[in-house]
Amino acid sequence: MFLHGTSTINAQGHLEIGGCDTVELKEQYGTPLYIVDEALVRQRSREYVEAFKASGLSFQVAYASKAFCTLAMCRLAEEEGLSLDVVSEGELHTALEAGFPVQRIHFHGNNKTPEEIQMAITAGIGCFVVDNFIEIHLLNAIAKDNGVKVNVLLRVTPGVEAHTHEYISTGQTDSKFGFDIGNGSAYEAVSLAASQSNLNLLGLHSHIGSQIFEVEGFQMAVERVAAFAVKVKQETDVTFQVVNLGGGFGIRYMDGDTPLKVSEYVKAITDAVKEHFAAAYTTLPEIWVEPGRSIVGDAGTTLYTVGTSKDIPGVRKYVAVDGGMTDNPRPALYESKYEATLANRANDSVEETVSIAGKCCESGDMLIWDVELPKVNTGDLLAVSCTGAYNYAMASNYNRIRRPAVVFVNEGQSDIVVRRESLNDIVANDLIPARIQKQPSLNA
Ligand SMILES: Cc1ncc(COP(=O)(O)O)c(C=O)c1O
Ligand SMILES: N[C@@H](CCCC[NH3+])C(=O)O
Repeated sequence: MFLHGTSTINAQGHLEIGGCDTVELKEQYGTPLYIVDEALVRQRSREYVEAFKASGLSFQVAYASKAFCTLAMCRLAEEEGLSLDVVSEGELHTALEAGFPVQRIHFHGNNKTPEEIQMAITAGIGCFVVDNFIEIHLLNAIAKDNGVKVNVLLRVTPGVEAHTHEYISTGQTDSKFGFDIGNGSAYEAVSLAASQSNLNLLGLHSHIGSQIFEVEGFQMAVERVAAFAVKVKQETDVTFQVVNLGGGFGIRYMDGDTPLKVSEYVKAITDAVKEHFAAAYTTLPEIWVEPGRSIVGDAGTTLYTVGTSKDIPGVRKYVAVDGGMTDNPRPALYESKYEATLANRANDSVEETVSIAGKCCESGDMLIWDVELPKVNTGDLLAVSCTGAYNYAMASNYNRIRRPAVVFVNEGQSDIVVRRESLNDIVANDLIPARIQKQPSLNA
């Protein structure tokens, strides 16, 4: 198993993360357990900030909180000097509760409700990333009612197809997001937004997809956004102070994944900005990015306890753990692949190939097909790596399974940042209408 960040194997042959023995973490917190390597999250955040500083351009690195949004994570992002991208009242509320500086929060989404817009305006949000024509009118009207002018970026689709799973690819023309540059709707959106009394059109936004390993897609997006910005400037005199190039920077989940260094993605983007804006923009726009997965993805590990197994001779052996698609729906949704190791016997040699099943009543509830492990026994601890992004964030209560706890580990210390849901939490919002209150059974 590839050891990410501070992960090591200690003298007892146990997987250790952030100086904490995972066997002890299981004893203390139970399983399933999301473990976050705090030092690695900080390291990734700093890689972005340092790379942008080296470019000499003005910048904001907005952590895409959709990847993993909790109070502690928002605080950590603030400490590292990041901005924050939120896409719902829930993410905004989390950020505000964490005391995140509201001027550095950017509000995304293709269907922001009037209530969400009002909430963000009341809070004094830094910027809205506007997605469609209805939103331009709605936002302007609500801003006017509030007697304020709000900063906006317009989300444009540059017509770049990122080489990634189609469900997480967003920069192409046929997308639910944004104004298309190619068919003229982005141009129309700029004219409309620039003429609104209560919108301050700061710039453009483009996000081409997620888990991208090459720089070409980003370079092409910059080129197209720049060509569009230059045309707009020449024809309408509207200039853009900010260009946001979204997130999507890939990480290593498996052998064979070939992400670039953060600095390489950032250099490619900032060089492309310098190249393509220079002719028409004497002052280059400020560059914003929105990494999510690449800040938290490889810092996360999920720890499970092995329960039952089923060996089908000549077919395969299923090994079931005490979690599954409820804490990690990505294999079921995107056929995502993960690596795993036995955390309590991390030095033992490989003896069998097994498939890791979850405990949901669903055949598709598989975490890993065909992983090589030492002989797996009931009670072993299985650690699945790279689960920091879009795992806790996308977890569900299917089968009324409780969401696991999240623990931050760093330099031998572990701290719960999200407690495990209780059985009471499971029924906390349930109500029984009076007409079906307990009565003698109809069949009695
Ligand atoms: C608009 C926007 N920004 C940022 C992100 C974060 O992407 P990633 O986690 O791949 O960096 C996404 C998700 O793909 C997104 O839709
Ligand atoms: N949730 C997706 C990424 C989509 C990000 C949002 N645009 C994943 O797990 O890979």
